[in-house]
Amino acid sequence: MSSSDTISVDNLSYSYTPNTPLSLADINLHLPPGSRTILIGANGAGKSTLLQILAGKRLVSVDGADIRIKGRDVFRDSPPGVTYLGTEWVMNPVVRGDIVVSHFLDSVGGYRHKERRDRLLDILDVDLDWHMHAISDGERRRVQLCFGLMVDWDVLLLDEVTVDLDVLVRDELLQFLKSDSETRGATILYATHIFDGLGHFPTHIAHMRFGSFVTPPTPWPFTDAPALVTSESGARSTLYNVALQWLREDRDHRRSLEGQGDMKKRGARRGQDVPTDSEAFYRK
Ligand SMILES: Nc1ncnc2c1ncn2[C@@H]1O[C@H](COP(=O)(O)OP(=O)(O)OP(=O)(O)O)[C@@H](O)[C@H]1O
Repeated sequence: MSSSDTISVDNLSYSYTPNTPLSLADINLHLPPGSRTILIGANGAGKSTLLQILAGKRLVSVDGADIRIKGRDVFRDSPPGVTYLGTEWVMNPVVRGDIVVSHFLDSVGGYRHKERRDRLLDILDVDLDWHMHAISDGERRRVQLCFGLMVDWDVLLLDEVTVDLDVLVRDELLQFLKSDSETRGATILYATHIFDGLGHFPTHIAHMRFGSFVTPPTPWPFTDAPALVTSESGARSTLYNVALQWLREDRDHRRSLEGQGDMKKRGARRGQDVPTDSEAFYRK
């Protein structure tokens, strides 16, 4: 670990309830300032859990775990400048009420960040006259992003909040986030299942499986892993191809465990019967 890491996690293991399998198992993560890391992993790999813990939303009481952002303990000394945006926000009844977008943004201090707010309104194509109860899920998501991003952040934790944006808005938003991170040295950790058009965004990519890193954050594009630099067709790998390959390996690994009668991972999840965030999102 380097003291200059913006995000620093050591020895983090976590389960939602006592005596249930670990949702995160011995996570160690060190991300430098200005890095933009994409978290890749199958449903249930632990991406949301990790992001929520970093955002201070889930208290970790495990001895020996050290979870810091900008050198500050995320639970005991919560660091300023951390923005977390997750999928659950749009489900909140408050943001589905009959409130006009301009009032909503002002009520959370939008007038103090007018320049960034107006830039985001333009990128996200948000109409200040919309009523929050009478807009689509994608439009509500655009309001959420404007609300969350208009305050300057040093660390941005994004949990699949671009899933329901149209391609144009998503593309412009990613360009904005990339240039914002380059200009201000801000750090982004982003869990997503959509890799199209994302290849130029990350500085690092990482692969999670069963609550652990199979590939820790690694500089992207790859330069020293021939198996991943070229795809089967001989073409240079895209982020999409790498994600496909990793997810195939995850599925093969899981099936092989099942074949050996080791149902620990899947069986335990079924026993808990708790949907992951994306399962809940798509069931909505
Ligand atoms: N509230 C909860 N209570 C108990 N277990 C949970 C809860 N939320 C998630 N889990 C379990 O923790 C594990 C990791 O889930 P998590 O939501 O972090 O995965 P994920 O990688 O974000 O998945 P997805 O891509 O589907 O969003 C899964 O086995 C899941 O069933």
